[in-house]
Amino acid sequence: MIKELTVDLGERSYPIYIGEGLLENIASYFEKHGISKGSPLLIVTDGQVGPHYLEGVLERLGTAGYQAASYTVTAGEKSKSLAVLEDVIGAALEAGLDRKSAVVALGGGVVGDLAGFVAASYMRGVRFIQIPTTILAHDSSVGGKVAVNHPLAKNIIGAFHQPEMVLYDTSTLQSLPDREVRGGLSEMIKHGLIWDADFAYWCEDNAERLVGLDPEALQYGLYKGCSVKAAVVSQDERENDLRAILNLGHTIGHALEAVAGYGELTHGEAIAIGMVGAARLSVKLGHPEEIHTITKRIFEKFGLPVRIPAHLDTDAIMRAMMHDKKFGEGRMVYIVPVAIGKVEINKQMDPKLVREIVDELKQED
Ligand SMILES: NC(=O)c1ccc[n+]([C@@H]2O[C@H](COP(=O)([O-])OP(=O)(O)OC[C@H]3O[C@@H](n4cnc5c(N)ncnc54)[C@H](O)[C@@H]3O)[C@@H](O)[C@H]2O)c1
Ligand SMILES: O=C(O)C(=O)C[C@@H](O)[C@H](O)[C@H](O)COP(=O)(O)O
Ligand SMILES: [Zn+2]
Repeated sequence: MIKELTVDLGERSYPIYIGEGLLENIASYFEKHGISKGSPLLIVTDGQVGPHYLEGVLERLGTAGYQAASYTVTAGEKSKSLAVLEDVIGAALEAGLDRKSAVVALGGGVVGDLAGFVAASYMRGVRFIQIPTTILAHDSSVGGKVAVNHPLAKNIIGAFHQPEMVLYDTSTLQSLPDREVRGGLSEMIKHGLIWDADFAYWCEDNAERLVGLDPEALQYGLYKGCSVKAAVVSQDERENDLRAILNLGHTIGHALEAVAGYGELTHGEAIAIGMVGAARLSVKLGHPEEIHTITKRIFEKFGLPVRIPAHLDTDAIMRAMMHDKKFGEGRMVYIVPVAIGKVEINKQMDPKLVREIVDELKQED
């Protein structure tokens, strides 16, 4: 059965469809949402996803009368760069995309963020469709944050550009490597930790089913995760306030990704460490010890890292953290858990405390 949700953003509202095998009917979803057959489409994918799913997508769209070109980037975080952005825009020009065209992301968060920024910037903005193929992308495909990285800072060149729809065919997840399964579940757990304690404990109790890609558990977990994301984004599309809670674990996490070298730690791994760090910080600020013990226990149950690799330099991590987009007016803004399922936005965090946490996370036992 296909589950459906709406991201409620007035005239920019859009549906998220989640279910097994829905790509078999991709053309009917495109038709339902008025995607033009008169202008070319560009499907952006990567070198690992393409061999599994691109041909089927092109064939089904072609049979229905769509003119679909494709462009395949190298798999991995390094493709979220200005250089690759230029390559994809070149492919869009060569395929003849015009203002009525749509850019389609077929892949994980890397392809989604990159293709989304192409859609946001090509001819100052064209339509965008998300076809997520990773568990992590239940987060990245919803909410319209699109970006590429700079060597010094994650996601620093980007835009807000909402998709027209999210087509989540959960059968694509069966080909995911185990490391990507676990990393993707990190964002699912995050959605529980920030918003819904019962869901966080449900994730913990169902860790084996989720890691084992049990279809029923996956569909439920993705639906719940997307529901949290959609609820938050609907209330604060451009991160004026509430949306910042989706950044739990990302202050440390993004810094680790940049300092380790993009792709060394997956995004999901980096933010798992970051969420354990945020929980430690919470305890230092006087909140109950169990926030840390439970958070750490959950990530360990999923085989996710809970320590900063010892070779990463604390000064470099602290410098990278200062590029965090939440910070402003000289203040460090930090998402701090105050209970399982509840966080607060601390708008005046002491960087010295955060430095202590970074050092402790290198020795975490
Ligand atoms: N825009 C947002 O709101 C948002 C939210 C969360 C994360 N992100 C970004 O998302 C990125 C991480 O996304 P990701 O974890 O999906 O990484 P990814 O896109 O690199 O995918 C992970 C790996 O799995 C492979 N893969 C993808 N789907 C597959 C499939 N079905 N079968 C086999 N292999 C498959 C990819 O080729 C890649 O090697 C980061 O850049 C992160 O910053 C963005
Ligand atoms: O959608 C959001 O808002 C998030 O913060 C979701 C995060 O999981 C995601 O990694 C996002 O790309 C981070 O955004 P950034 O603004 O910190 O770059
Ligand atoms: Zn994230």
